[in-house]
Amino acid sequence: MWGGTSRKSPYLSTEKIRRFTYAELSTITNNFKRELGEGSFGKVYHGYLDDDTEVAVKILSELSNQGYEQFEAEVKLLLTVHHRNLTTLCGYCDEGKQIGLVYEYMANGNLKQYLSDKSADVVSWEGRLRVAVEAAQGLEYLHHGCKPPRVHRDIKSANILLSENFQAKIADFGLTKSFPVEGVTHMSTAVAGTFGYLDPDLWVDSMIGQGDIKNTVDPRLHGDFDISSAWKAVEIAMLSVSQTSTERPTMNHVVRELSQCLEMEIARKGRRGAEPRNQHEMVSINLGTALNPSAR
Ligand SMILES: Nc1ncnc2c1ncn2[C@@H]1O[C@H](COP(=O)(O)OP(=O)(O)OP(=O)(O)O)[C@@H](O)[C@H]1O
Repeated sequence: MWGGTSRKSPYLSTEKIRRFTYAELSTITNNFKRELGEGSFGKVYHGYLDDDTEVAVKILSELSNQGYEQFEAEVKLLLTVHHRNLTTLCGYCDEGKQIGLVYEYMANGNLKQYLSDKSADVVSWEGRLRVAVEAAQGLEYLHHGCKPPRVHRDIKSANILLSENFQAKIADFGLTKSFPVEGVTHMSTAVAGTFGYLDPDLWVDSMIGQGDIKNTVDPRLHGDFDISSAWKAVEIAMLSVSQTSTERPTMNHVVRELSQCLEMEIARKGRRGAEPRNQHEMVSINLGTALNPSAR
């Protein structure tokens, strides 16, 4: 139960976030009919609130080892930080052993699923850069726009959710920690994250060492991307995974660089002339906000 033994949740005072009974969660999800997926905390179900808002309902499994602590950390964080590129919490359930979280529904699931789904449309280079810029903006807000600053500690493609119009939002804040205002480079924190998760920089390093950008980028794009934009994106990605924290760029810098990659790709398409645009390319992004993290 949230925050210890008291029945009165500390989150009840928050007006924006609704408290649901387990029976209400059952109604919202039509008796837990449609499963969206399952994570280490338990299952996630599709549902509708009274006003027809589409939601995803995460139910904490009694078998979950991580349990209440991370659920609680997630609720605490989402009560205090708000940004268009962070997942939105609509409510929670705290009824004895029945613990649940209600989120805004993200129709295109997580980025990992989407990119590996052979039946999904191939996301263009521009679409991928938009997702990268938006995810980076979410992190930029956590690092530079919040007081105290926060580090997520479990960033991976499975924790980036995509809305119906492919807006990217960072999810899973159970491991998020505050760090001193001096900056992320001075922070020391216990190792966290997903066990067994390996960034793809192992093989990328050898490809770019050979000057081979075309074979580094997803072959499904058939070379349809601006080469300089791809080089720049790979360079910033490789810098971001430097072993030494002082060599890693700040998120302000990452957002700036990725926004430039996006501009380069848009300019290439402009030069190429008007061609049919797919839905991923139609998603609008406000580049003006990229340098100026702000709450939604
Ligand atoms: N708001 C949401 N809208 C739509 N689908 C969601 C939403 N939140 C989670 N999901 C889906 O539910 C599944 C489980 O999500 P969950 O966050 O519990 O676990 P995970 O992040 O995949 O794994 P872990 O918790 O182990 O890191 C994922 O496939 C995810 O795409």
